[in-house]
Amino acid sequence: MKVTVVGAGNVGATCANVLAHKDFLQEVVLLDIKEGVSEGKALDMWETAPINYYSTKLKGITNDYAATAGSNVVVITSGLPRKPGMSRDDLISTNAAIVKSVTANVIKHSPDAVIVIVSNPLDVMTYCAYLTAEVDSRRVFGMAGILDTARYKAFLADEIGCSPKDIQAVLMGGHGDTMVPLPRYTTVGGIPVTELVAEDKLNAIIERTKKGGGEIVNLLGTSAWYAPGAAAAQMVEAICKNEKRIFPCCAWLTGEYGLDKIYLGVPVVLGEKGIEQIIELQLNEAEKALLVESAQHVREVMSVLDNAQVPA
Ligand SMILES: NC(=O)C1=CN([C@@H]2O[C@H](COP(=O)(O)OP(=O)(O)OC[C@H]3O[C@@H](n4cnc5c(N)ncnc54)[C@H](O)[C@@H]3O)[C@@H](O)[C@H]2O)C=CC1
Ligand SMILES: O=C([O-])CC(=O)C(=O)O
Repeated sequence: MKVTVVGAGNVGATCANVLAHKDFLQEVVLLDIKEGVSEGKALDMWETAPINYYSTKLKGITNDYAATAGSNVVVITSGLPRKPGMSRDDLISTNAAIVKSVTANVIKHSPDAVIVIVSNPLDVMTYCAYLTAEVDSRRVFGMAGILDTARYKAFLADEIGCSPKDIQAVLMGGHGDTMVPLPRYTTVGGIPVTELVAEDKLNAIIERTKKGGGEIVNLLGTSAWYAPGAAAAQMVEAICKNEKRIFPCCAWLTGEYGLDKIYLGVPVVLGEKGIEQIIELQLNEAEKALLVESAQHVREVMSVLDNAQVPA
């Protein structure tokens, strides 16, 4: 199995590094537009193989898509990250042009690849890649929900004083401040979270989760990479190993949850074909209203893309 990661910046390099350490792939190709960056990072990672005992070969490439040919999965992380004071949506015009040209190159050389988008604004960049790739939507989807639920679980683990391993949770909606963490679908070692965390504390954790990306941006001056890179790698693993894992992913909806023709975070079954099933939860009225509000926000950003003349 061969995986390409486009963008050898913070998230892309972390994703490639995590994938290599998992040691289930033959090759990871890391591609960037900046001369030497992917070559240098791939070489540095490869030099950890004898220390950390893995065999996955790493190859760094500057903008030569022929080297990505025949990839089973391609992760697209190329694009600008935000700085303090910016929203993810502010990145749209620059990143849409990048995602569009990268997707066209990727699909030309790996027409059967499953494509995982990471670039922001996530839901709309995934839509942009889907429009460009012109393949089945089950093969083009985005990473956000695993990251957002990981933040939610990490904050809950701190509050409860338990292992994050024991927390299960569902979070839906767009990858932004309107995301919808779902306490009704959150359990800790099988116990409903509401039996362990007081309502005010739970609400504070939900609010912190929604702004979790911004919290890191304010600390670092750029956005997160360890958790995003690990989250994208977890998706790649589920696809390559045909694991049928259930994850929240940014998927193309065609009527599910009453929403049509929109990319939005929903629980899915992930396997070798990409999104093999979209799971429809029986949301209550309050949860549905939050999801619709989130979808409305994503549609507003989608319309910016639809109305823009994004250069190839
Ligand atoms: N979906 C999510 O949950 C998350 C999304 N992100 C997004 O991921 C993207 C990458 O973030 P970072 O890695 O921190 O940024 P970064 O600046 O460290 O890396 C981006 C890389 O993309 C490369 N690049 C730019 N144009 C390219 C092109 N046409 N072809 C190939 N490579 C190109 C740059 O040279 C750079 O190395 C940003 O848009 C960020 O907002 C970041 C974290 C989480
Ligand atoms: O906050 C950002 O800009 C990057 C991102 O999507 C995240 O870390 O959730």
